[in-house]
Amino acid sequence: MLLPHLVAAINEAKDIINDPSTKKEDVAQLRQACASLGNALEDPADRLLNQAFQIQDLIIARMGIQLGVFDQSQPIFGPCDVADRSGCDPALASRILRALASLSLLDITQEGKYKLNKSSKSLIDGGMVHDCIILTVDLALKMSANTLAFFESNGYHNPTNASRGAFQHTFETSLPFFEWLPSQPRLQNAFNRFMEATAGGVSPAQWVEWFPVVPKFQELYERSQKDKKSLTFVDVGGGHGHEAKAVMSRFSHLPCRFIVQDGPEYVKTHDAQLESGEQGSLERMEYNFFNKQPVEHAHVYFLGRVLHNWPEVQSRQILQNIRQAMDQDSVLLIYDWVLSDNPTDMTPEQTRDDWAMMTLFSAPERSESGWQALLDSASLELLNLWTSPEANGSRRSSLLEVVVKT
Ligand SMILES: C[S@@+](CC[C@H](N)C(=O)[O-])C[C@H]1O[C@@H](n2cnc3c(N)ncnc32)[C@H](O)[C@@H]1O
Repeated sequence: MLLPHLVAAINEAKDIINDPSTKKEDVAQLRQACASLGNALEDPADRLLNQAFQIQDLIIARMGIQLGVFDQSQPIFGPCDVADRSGCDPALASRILRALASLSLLDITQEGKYKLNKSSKSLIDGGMVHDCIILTVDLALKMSANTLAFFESNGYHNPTNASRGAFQHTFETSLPFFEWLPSQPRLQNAFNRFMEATAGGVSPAQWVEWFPVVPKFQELYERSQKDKKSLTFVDVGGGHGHEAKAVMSRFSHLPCRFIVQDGPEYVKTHDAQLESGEQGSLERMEYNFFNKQPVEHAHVYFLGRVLHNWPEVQSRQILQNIRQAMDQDSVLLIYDWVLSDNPTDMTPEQTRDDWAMMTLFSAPERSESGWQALLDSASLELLNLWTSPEANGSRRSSLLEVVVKT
């Protein structure tokens, strides 16, 4: 294809993606093609240079959030309105609004005032981008800036101690991240909502689309009937239970007991709340997964995006506690990332995930052989590895189907 035609086709693509009849999968494919074209057009060193200059964008957005710019009830507003509401100097408010508009996060009216646009709506309190900006600026950027100093202080050792990593060095604590988080309500809120919004990449329990949940659960259900036990699904470290709820709705034709286990702050927010589906019920249970698993012989134990938050020692302990509660018929489903063992397959997104796990948790993203070794050390066996047919960026989520090693 001649270059002018290619340029015309790319320009036309803008109209196609705004057309409501365009399929989500086609847009995802287009996004991937554009990303790879972008990579071919831009030298990686130039990209790094651009990123270095763009770091301010995040801080500007964070300032906008802090001053409540995106939560305006006034349709049209100016620096004095922001200053009145937030106590910010009007001259500073003026610079922030101008900066947000230059990033297209606000629109400017003909009178030189400001108004929210489609993008600014994602930055409203409770929006996914809003939470991501808070987590990035208040947590990740602080930690990233301190990572070098941490490695200088630890003699450049690969971090494997959940209580002594870049995170602890930055926030001057000896607590692992999840024990520290409840003391930071703003971050805890943003984290919970972000986890909920990003479960499965696009929607909670996206794995039920490509894991044969109905026949598998049917088989387990029939077994439970023979044993005269009710079918039980335990979501260990399940947060607000979005994964369990999504499975519950998919599985509403069979009676099943869904138990969501997590720390007290999760159980408290749902205290005395029993969510009932057509057939199933969802129970909240306060449980620390480093202790003995209280629900024994459940049919399904589920660990969604938990183990990549922990180094080997703690991951093994979590698995062993589940292993001890499992019987020969129990299945453990682990929903997590699985990297390739071949370094040439590693994508920038996977690298960023791995780096984030290292700095925040002193933990790794694991390759298939890494998972095999971890499961083996907890006397568990990988029965099947299911992988999402749809890529989320340049990575695919996986579901490890695990049984007790015989
Ligand atoms: C990354 S989030 C994943 C949440 C959910 N499974 C998902 O996929 O969205 C990790 C979860 O583990 C929980 N967690 C951390 N330490 C825990 C512990 N010691 N016992 C139980 N849950 C814990 C956290 O509170 C959080 O909800």
